[in-house]
Amino acid sequence: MSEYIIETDGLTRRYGQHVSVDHINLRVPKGKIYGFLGANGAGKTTTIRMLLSLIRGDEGSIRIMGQSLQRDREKILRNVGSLVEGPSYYGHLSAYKNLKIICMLLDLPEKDIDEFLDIVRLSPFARQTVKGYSLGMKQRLGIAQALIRRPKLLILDEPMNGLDPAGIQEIRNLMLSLCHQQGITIFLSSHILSEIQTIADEIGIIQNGRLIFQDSIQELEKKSTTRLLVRIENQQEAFRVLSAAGADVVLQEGELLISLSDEIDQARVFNILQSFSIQHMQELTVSLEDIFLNLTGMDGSL
Ligand SMILES: Nc1ncnc2c1ncn2[C@@H]1O[C@H](COP(=O)(O)OP(=O)(O)OP(=O)(O)O)[C@@H](O)[C@H]1O
Repeated sequence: MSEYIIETDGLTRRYGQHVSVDHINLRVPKGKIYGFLGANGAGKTTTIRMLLSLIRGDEGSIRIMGQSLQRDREKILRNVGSLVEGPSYYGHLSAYKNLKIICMLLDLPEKDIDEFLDIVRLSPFARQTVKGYSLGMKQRLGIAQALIRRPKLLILDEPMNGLDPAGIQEIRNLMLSLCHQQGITIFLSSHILSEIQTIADEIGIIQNGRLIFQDSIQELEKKSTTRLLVRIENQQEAFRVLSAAGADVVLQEGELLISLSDEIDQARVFNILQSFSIQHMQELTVSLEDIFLNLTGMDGSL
């Protein structure tokens, strides 16, 4: 059995001449939170719509839970909960009644409703009409609607969009408990790295339809390097000595910028430069946001 709950191979979708999703090979590990990051228009929703079989791909294949989506669509989707482009609900009905309708439609037991209202922390408001809910509460109702069929996989398109910091934190906590306590794999998209950075185990970054990064958050963090900015007399000679010692160093605007590594750490730099007169030294840590800048050529908010 594959360790991946979602696997796509060469998945592609075009709109006219425009390639919205360009041969992407998603690998979403079971039991993890996968953050699918990309700027507006990068191809996140198109990908998600294909994963949910709402639209067809032009090329490539999708396997979910080890089965071909093309072949076993209904069987697979019974085990997938989703929230795409905002929740849909009857505003004049309560959260309880909204969930009751879904139970009736899907032939699910009504007795489970309270449990799910509790999971998404809507129990105190369960009998109030949804139109009076905050955006975060509506979003949590949408998640309860997705959960009520007890899915193994939850696919959420920008579930934190438009929420205030408290609402974002609520959704984050909910994602963590669903994944860790209920063992549900979560695939969620976002255009803001910081929204999902603290909860995602695995990150995929899509840009112009292409998957430009896919690995664990630790691997992404490994790309972050600490650099030393050094102002020094006789920079040309210092540059030469450092380079000869194997340091990754650049000379810019009269200062040396040295990328630290296991071999060339701060102590080693001091050692190499001991015969030089150092005027100023500053440690610069490259944040995850900076890594995004490097990967995508954009700022941290994709
Ligand atoms: N139905 C459609 N017809 C034509 N072009 C489309 C259609 N749906 C998406 N596109 C195009 O495909 C590209 C990817 O769009 P998509 O909605 O997947 O991006 P996204 O990453 O989800 O962005 P957003 O966060 O803005 O929804 C965009 O250039 C978009 O204009």
